[in-house]
Amino acid sequence: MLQAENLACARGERVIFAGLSFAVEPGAGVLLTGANGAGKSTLLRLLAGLLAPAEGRLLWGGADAFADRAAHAARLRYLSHADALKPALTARENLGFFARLWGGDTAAALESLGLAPLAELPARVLSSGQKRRLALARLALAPAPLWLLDEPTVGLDAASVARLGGLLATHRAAGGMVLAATHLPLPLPDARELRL
Ligand SMILES: Nc1ncnc2c1ncn2[C@@H]1O[C@H](COP(=O)(O)OP(=O)(O)OP(=O)(O)O)[C@@H](O)[C@H]1O
Repeated sequence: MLQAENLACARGERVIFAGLSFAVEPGAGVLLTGANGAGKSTLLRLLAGLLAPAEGRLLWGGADAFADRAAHAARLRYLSHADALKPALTARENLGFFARLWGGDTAAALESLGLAPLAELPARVLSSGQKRRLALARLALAPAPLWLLDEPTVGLDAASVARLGGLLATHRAAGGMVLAATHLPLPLPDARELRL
């Protein structure tokens, strides 16, 4: 169980949000919504341990999630707006880098997002939607309980959204949690909305 207690976050001199408390149970989906600038990406970065809260606590299984930063990093997958691809490496090599970090089957992960035919192309020649699919294919490598996804479906065609929906469903069925910031429809049935 992930629990946020009274979280506040400031960027520069400005408080972006404060007094934010919520809990996410195993298998749950949470949609982070709100206007541009409301703090959705900021909250995901905070949950990923990339920004420190100005106030409040994040608990994992009842204990301070940040007490052991390496353990927290190991339990999550964070996909930001940026696809974080090396342009000169092929799709297979880009994904292989993460497979060496986390484990998992690169070929199966490529296949899960329909990328097998593009596996040997350098990432720089992929279209924006194909790059997004390659970033998302990381989710299909080794399991991690907490998925933090920032606008995961931007640029995706309908078939790729459906493939992502399959990954999300499998992850949640195994007890995984999903928090996703989005302005677009996302195949996350029975998700709770957290409006910032
Ligand atoms: N590095 C930074 N320094 C100062 N302010 C920042 C910084 N990064 C973001 N902000 C501000 O924090 C606020 C929240 O930004 P954030 O990206 O979290 O919004 P968002 O809800 O994800 O927006 P969008 O829907 O446009 O993606 C914005 O007002 C933004 O200008």
